[in-house]
Parts: sequence; C-alpha cells; structure tokens
Amino acid sequence: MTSIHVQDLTKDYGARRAVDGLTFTVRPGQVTGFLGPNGAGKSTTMRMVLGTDTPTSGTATVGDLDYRSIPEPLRVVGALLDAGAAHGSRTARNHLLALATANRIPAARVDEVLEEAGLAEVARHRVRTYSLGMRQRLGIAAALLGDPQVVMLDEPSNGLDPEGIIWIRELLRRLAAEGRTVLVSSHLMNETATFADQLVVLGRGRLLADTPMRDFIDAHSNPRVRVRALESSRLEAALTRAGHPTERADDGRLLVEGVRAEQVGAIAAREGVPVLELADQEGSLEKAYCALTADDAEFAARPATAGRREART
Ligand SMILES: Nc1ncnc2c1ncn2[C@@H]1O[C@H](COP(=O)(O)OP(=O)(O)OP(=O)(O)O)[C@@H](O)[C@H]1O
Repeated sequence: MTSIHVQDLTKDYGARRAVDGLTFTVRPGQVTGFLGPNGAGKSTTMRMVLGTDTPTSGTATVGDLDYRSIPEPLRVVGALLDAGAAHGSRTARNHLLALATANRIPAARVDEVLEEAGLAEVARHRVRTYSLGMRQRLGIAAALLGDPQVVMLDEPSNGLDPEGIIWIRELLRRLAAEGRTVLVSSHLMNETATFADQLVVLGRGRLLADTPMRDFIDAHSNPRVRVRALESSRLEAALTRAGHPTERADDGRLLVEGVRAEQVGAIAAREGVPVLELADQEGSLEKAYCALTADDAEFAARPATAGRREART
C-alpha cells in the first residue's frame, strides 16, 4: 500500500513562504480532499510531491520514495496539475502515446483511458481544438495511464459540465474503493462533500485540519433542528423558556439552533405538543470550511472591522 507522506515541508519563494512546516499523510483506500483558500499552498505542495518543485526544507514522498527516484513514475503516481500541459499541435492520442512510451506502458492502455475519459471519439483531434473540459478529461486520462496506485488531481472538476462532474465523482469513489491513494484539491465544497472521506485543509501554507470529513463538519458547525408541530406557538414558547430561541422558516417549521432533535423532542413531550416532523439538520462542508478558513484566506475580501478569531481547532 502506498501513501503520500509530507513531513515538515516548507517552501519559500524569495521572501514569500508558500508552504510552512506541513506534516500530513494521505492514505490508501479513501479520497482525501485537499482544501484551502487561494494561495494556501495546495498546488505548491502537490508540485513538491511530484518533484517539480524542490522543498526549502522537509520532505514529500510517495511510499517512502522521492518521486524523482521512481524509475517509471507514471506507473506509481498519476497526477493532473495543469490541464494545459498537453501540446496543442498533437492529437490527444499521440500525446498519451508519447507518455506511454516513455513509461513503458502498452499502447493499448492509451485507448482504454481515452475511452474511460469519454474522449474516444475525439482522440484523433488536435488538443488545441479541445474545450477546457475536454483538456481536463485528457489530463485525467494521462493521470490514469499507468494504472497508478496513487492519484493526485488539482481541481479536476474545473471546466467540466454536470455530466463530467458526476463522472469525476464516480471515478474518484471507484479509485478509492480499489484501494488507491487519492488526493484531490478543489474549491467546490458541495462537490468535495460528495466524494471525500478525509480532509486536509491548509491556510497560508499551514495545516489547519487533517480529519475525517464527517468529524470536520461536526466540529465546525452548530447543531440545528427543524421541527413541525401542531401547536407551533406553544412549542416555540416552551423552547424559548428552555433557553432555545427559535426562528420560523417560510414553510412554518421552527428552526432551533444549538440543540439536538432528542432535546427538542423531550421538551415537546413535556409540553404535550404533538410533533409532526423532527430532524437534526446536517451541517454543510461549505459552512464548516468557511468557519475554519475565514481568517486564513490570503486573497479574501474582508470588512475593515473584521477581527481575528481567538480559538482555532
Ligand atoms: N513559482 C512561484 N513563484 C513565486 N511564488 C509562487 C510560485 N508558486 C506559488 N507561489 C506563491 O505561493 C503561494 C501558494 O500558492 P499555491 O498556488 O500553491 O496555492 P494554492 O493553494 O494552490 O492556490 P489556488 O487555490 O489559488 O490554486 C501563493 O502566495 C503563490 O503566489
């Protein structure tokens, strides 16, 4: 089993520290979402894993090996870092054939990945005629070419249409189910929530979180309950007396912040109010992410009066 190990990794570009003492491990058999505001250091970290950037200090290895020392790297690590990497005057098929030859991958595999990426019909078209989404699919096809144990994709949904986004989601889930190590950066939180098991979150080059996605959402969201009752006003009054002020949703349901369904159910029962519907509202990854990273966005618009949060998990 091959993991990605990042250990005390730091990268300076002149006076700018892009990655700052990062340590985390990306494990096989799950999809790890790699999140962080613009400029947080995700791409730089991925480039150091791939050996295209050299760390200022620390290490980034794949299965304990420096990427540059892996003899046929595409067979071990497949990566999409820059969808514009294919030469425009080449056909997609020739682009992949060149990569396959350099890594002693059979040519038949080229047609397999073109098929898998939905590009079989346009495989003999020049890459310069491709849309952004098609280039993205080609980059993903290239990443899969060597049937690698480790797959690392930087913003794979970029430019994809809704069908492409579903394709990517299913592909990532399948790669993880096959026991591969999958690291995926994204700015699309709702999208990430559909495929990630684990999250690594950066802010200004530092590690803000490395945790299962469910735990991350629970830790950074307030519990909230939605309830529909026959005598809403009576329940509302009882909840307020118990220290749980309510809000009324447009559909007449009550929304109660900071409690669990069982607490609301118990109060309703004590009050003798018949409850028609009662549910905990799941926190969203987007809200949890924004709560964590609000102060760490390098390029965020923020009100002049915004103060820094004291506590951070
Ligand atoms: N080649 C480079 N030369 C100088 N500075 C760089 C270089 N590459 C990245 N940086 C800087 O390093 C920081 C981290 O950038 P990086 O692209 O890794 O962030 P990111 O998290 O991938 O951002 P985004 O989500 O916008 O892609 C930024 O401040 C960026 O300007």
